[in-house]
Amino acid sequence: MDEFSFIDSIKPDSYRQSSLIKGIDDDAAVFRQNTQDIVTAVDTMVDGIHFSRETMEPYSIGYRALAANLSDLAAMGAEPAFFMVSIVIPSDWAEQELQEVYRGMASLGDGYRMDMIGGDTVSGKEFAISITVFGYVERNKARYRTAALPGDILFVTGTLGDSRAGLECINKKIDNEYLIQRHCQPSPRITFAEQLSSFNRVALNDVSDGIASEGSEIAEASCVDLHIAYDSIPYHSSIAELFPNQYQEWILSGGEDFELLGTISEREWPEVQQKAEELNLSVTKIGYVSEARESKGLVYLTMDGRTERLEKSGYTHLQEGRD
Ligand SMILES: Nc1ncnc2c1ncn2[C@@H]1O[C@H](COP(=O)(O)OP(=O)(O)O)[C@@H](O)[C@H]1O
Ligand SMILES: Cc1ncc(C[n+]2csc(CCOP(=O)(O)OP(=O)(O)O)c2C)c(N)n1
Ligand SMILES: [Mg+2]
Ligand SMILES: [Mg+2]
Ligand SMILES: [Mg+2]
Repeated sequence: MDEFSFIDSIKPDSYRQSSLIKGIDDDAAVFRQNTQDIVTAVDTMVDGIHFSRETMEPYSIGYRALAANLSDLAAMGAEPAFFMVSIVIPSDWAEQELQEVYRGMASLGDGYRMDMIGGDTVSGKEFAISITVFGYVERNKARYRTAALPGDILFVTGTLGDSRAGLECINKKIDNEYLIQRHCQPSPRITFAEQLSSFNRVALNDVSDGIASEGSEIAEASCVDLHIAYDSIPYHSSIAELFPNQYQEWILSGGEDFELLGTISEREWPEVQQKAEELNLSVTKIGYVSEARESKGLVYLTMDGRTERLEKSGYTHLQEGRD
């Protein structure tokens, strides 16, 4: 059993609430409230899995935990509003450190005028933080993984592989402020996703496991094939300089960049580029969408003139050989 088959096994066959629009199966769930839709998601970070207390400041642990959740709201095109925080606290954590975790969350949440409206506190063996976020999206404007159509452009924001490289810098004590910052305090692409609200149809997914994985999620959910040109994938020059033997894999499956992977019609693509430019954010066409050749949507990668299937390869919890 891995994480994905576990989620499949506990997925309800049907939902009872008529206000529910999207349950399990996307970056966040959506339900309808009068004219607006409400979007909610939860993500958890555990010491030793998502960060190490030895190498990450409590401030960044809080900042990053909220950023990962806001990234799911961004992937739905939602405007952040509220969050709730559940923490498991081991006995060797000082109150001052916990205050720092909350200061990190506030520093990101304040920028979006978010309110913290509750949570839960328990003691336990490993530090863990679980955040539930709530946001609003205009009716029928939530951005689902199911929305990709043949002929679309496949794009990604920012650069990929930075977070994994940043983690390596931390572990190997390599002093690269940019990469370490990208790992410790990632920027969820909320404003960019909101700027796309004028478009009727956009598919979005945020990059937590790596585009090999999130690409497959879009391909499967939309029943389309995605074609990625390796050479067009954007990355920061320092990752190639520092990690020449690893960066190529990290671009595809390093994960935790919290960038957005999306598709949009070719006609609207120039407008997407313009909106990104206005925000000083880079957005790059990395491929295109076609009809699925097989019964299930797949991702293909072209590299050095050869095209091969790109398998899901990011971080999967509950895998054999991994705790
Ligand atoms: N333990 C669980 N119980 C119920 N639903 C879950 C559980 N774990 C994940 N899900 C749901 O499965 C879907 C995929 O989750 P996940 O891969 O964590 O998404 P993301 O990468 O966007 O955070 C989401 O709809 C999520 O809410
Ligand atoms: C100490 C440490 N080891 C390994 C990693 C790498 N890592 C841990 S979880 C993860 C994937 C993202 O986390 P997940 O819980 O799958 O987030 P979700 O897909 O639910 O958004 C990655 C790349 C890390 N960030 N820190
Ligand atoms: Mg997500
Ligand atoms: Mg998740
Ligand atoms: Mg994951």
